Amino acid sequence: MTTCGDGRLTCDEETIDTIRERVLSDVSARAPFDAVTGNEDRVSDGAVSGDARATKTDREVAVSVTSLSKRFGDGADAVTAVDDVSFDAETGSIVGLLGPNGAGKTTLIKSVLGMVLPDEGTVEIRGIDVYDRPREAYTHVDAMLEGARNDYWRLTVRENLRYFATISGVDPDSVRDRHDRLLAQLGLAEKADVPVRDLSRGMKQKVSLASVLAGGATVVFLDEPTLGLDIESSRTLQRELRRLVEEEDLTVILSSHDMDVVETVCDRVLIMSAGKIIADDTVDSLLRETGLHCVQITSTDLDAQIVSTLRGQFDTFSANAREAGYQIEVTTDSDGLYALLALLRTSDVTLGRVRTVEPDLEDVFVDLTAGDRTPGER
Ligand SMILES: Nc1ncnc2c1ncn2[C@@H]1O[C@H](COP(=O)(O)OP(=O)(O)OP(=O)(O)O)[C@@H](O)[C@H]1O
Repeated sequence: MTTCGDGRLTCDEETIDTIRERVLSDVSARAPFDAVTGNEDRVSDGAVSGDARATKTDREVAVSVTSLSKRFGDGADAVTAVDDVSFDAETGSIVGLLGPNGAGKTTLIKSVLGMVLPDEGTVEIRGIDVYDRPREAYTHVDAMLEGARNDYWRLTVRENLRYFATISGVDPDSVRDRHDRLLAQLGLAEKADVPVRDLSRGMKQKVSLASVLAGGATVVFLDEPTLGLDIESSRTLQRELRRLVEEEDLTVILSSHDMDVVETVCDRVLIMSAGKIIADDTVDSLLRETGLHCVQITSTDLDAQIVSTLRGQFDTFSANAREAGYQIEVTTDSDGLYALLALLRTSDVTLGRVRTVEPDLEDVFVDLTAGDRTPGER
């Protein structure tokens, strides 16, 4: 068995049967895991008790990151991937992490998970410093990185859940109820005894999510959880993730390039740019306070040259050719709106149909991160 890039255990085909035997039949093999974690929060019926479950009214902080910085390399080649980042994630919430390529999201998540050692800063999970007391802090944590998890395709869905419960230090028999509940919540109950290799992509993704939750983690990091899913499967997973957070009082940090996913499921959004957090607010507030206007203008006077000029001036711009002219959509602030109208007027464009459209998270994101360069390019 070896450790793969995301820190998870993986194994070759020959060891599958050994795992199956060990996980499914040898009860004594499970005892050392409990002894290792010494996890007193877990109770025998599979629920998590005591301080591991906070009621919604408590709203305790599940993850607290303070002044975290991580620099790669030295001298002129140095890259500050995470630059003095602080944020809190409350219990029972989904916090979205957005940012352009190279913004520092992965480095931030890996630093919080202890997979990358930061240069400065502290991380606490449920009040426990992860660098001082890692084993205790990470008892509550699990992660799905890069849109997938190393589920074992020759094992059935339920066998995978039992396996991942075991390696996270939980007696799989003690969490059987939780596994039943997860399978039902994710629409996998009928597939419980089917080998994962025989499932569709969407189902496999759900098994990945169920595996992350199989051991009773209450703080979960999901990186691109809907990667590669069709729209329907993605929506189902989003709906079920939301339901799980509410029913199980989970805390989820979700990183994704899919704005619709973040807008739909997240209570709060952190936007990173060049290693820093440049926005930390609810989706509603970000949309309300953006100061952006999104206008759709259709005119037979719009031609390719004007469209090209506009495209060069506005970061959030789209154009669709019509039988005659174009329909353009521009998202901009008040000054940009005046500039747009002035340009159309000087170009002798008669406004045909004008509609205002609510800006969405993608518009806000592009507006806030416009001109962002990776830290290495600064
Ligand atoms: N191990 C490393 N060594 C050197 N530089 C690194 C390393 N890991 C990340 N970086 C650099 O740190 C910066 C942030 O990278 P990171 O992968 O954290 O960004 P990201 O927001 O996750 O990007 P993406 O959306 O493309 O996955 C980038 O400039 C990247 O090249």
